[in-house]
Amino acid sequence: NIVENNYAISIYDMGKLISHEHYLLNILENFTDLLQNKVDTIENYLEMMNYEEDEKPPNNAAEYFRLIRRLHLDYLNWVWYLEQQPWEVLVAHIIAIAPHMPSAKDIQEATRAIHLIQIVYSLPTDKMVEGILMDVQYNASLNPMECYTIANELFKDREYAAAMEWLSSGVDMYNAETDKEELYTQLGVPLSNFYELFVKIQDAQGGRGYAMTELKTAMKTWPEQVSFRRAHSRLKMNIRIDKEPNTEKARPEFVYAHCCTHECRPTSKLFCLYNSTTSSFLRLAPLKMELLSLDPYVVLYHDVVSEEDVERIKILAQEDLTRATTVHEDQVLREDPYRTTKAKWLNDTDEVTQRVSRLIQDMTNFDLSGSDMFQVMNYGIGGYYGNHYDFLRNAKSPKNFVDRIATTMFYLSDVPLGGATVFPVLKLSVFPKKGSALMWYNLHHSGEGDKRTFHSACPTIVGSRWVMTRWIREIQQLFRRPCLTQI
Ligand SMILES: O=C(O)CCC(=O)C(=O)O
Ligand SMILES: [Fe+2]
Repeated sequence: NIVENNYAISIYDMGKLISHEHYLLNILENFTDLLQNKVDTIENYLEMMNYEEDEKPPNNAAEYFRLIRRLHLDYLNWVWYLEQQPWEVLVAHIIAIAPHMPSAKDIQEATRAIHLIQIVYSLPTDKMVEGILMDVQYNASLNPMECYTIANELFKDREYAAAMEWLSSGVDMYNAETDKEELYTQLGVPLSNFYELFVKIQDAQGGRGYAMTELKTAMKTWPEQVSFRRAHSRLKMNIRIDKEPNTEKARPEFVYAHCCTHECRPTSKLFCLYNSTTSSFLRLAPLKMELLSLDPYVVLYHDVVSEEDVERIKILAQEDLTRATTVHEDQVLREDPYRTTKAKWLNDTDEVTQRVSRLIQDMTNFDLSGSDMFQVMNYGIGGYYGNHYDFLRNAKSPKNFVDRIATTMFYLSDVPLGGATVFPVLKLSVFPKKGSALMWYNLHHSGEGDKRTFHSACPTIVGSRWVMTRWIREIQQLFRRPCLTQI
């Protein structure tokens, strides 16, 4: 019974894996203890026997008696002892947690995340291998097995050039650590795997001459390896029929890198002020607000949610986060490779969400009745949300007033590296700051979606990114939206 845990798309959920790993290591430690006990017992026996090759044969009655006794009884007991495997129960423990382990899909998504981070933030492979992310050294260097897995997944995604870089970094390290070869082989990554993958990548890219040379060397080194012989036949056939290499990318490239690395502001003429006017309450407690764009209207509110409320919201959401979906062309909600985050909907029944709702009304003067619930999100490894609009393209007639007139988005965590919210058309980006909130209008006055509000979340490199959004519906706001210059 395989459970789809979708670990790779939520840093919070991945916390559970840390305890699974401790559990597994504990089992392995118990195993070494049990094994050590056996070794000690056997060594004791050998010592007691004081066994030496050149020992004199027995020559008296007592010694012959002992020999008879030992070989009548001890040898059977040793058979029994060697057959006993007290670690079988440990194996059962490991199998019992198997459904909670990450799946092949997690590997795929985690690898795609690493690759996306590389592209968006221009991180060279050799630096990432050393654990250097955006010029900062992290405790994150990667070993040859990890490089191999990344290369293999990128190969499947037809990202051949990137796959080759990871593969060669992996081989170089493997060759430098010959003492680990047995361990890596035991863990399923013998050196021959690297050669096999090299051949596959070169073949797919059309570098068949290289592939053949390398394959011939590999066949000499591992003459008994059947997979090489199979690869050899396949390669010879591809050369003979001159098969076209397939270099088409499995996934389109990602676009908007610049504003993910630099804070982009559309104009320096805008300003910060205290908002004390949208509601009468604000006369007593004005909100710190930064105007980011007038048209479309985008504002950033600083320090509007307290530390305690932020933590409380996360606690309300964190235990049943599920994979976020998006509305597709056919109006069906589906899993989306361009949205790697988990989410939980929260309604207004809790004191803290009620408080935030009042805050939104103060910030926007909008009426929240009939608006969507809060959506709390926790992003995953390199978690991101590709370019999208928040208005609903299926609200075909702008006259039905059901569309999302505005979005309010609260940052529930700081993100030490990466994770900006970007509006590529406006050339605007906002870096998360715990307790601040971003608000923008999605619609023109006509009710038509404003395409300039195209936006996305850049991949997170360091930290666990939490945000909460609330979309406000249009219909309740007929008499509330401030009148701007044109309709
Ligand atoms: O996480 C972000 O910065 C953007 C989230 C977003 O655009 C959305 O949930 O609609
Ligand atoms: Fe959005």
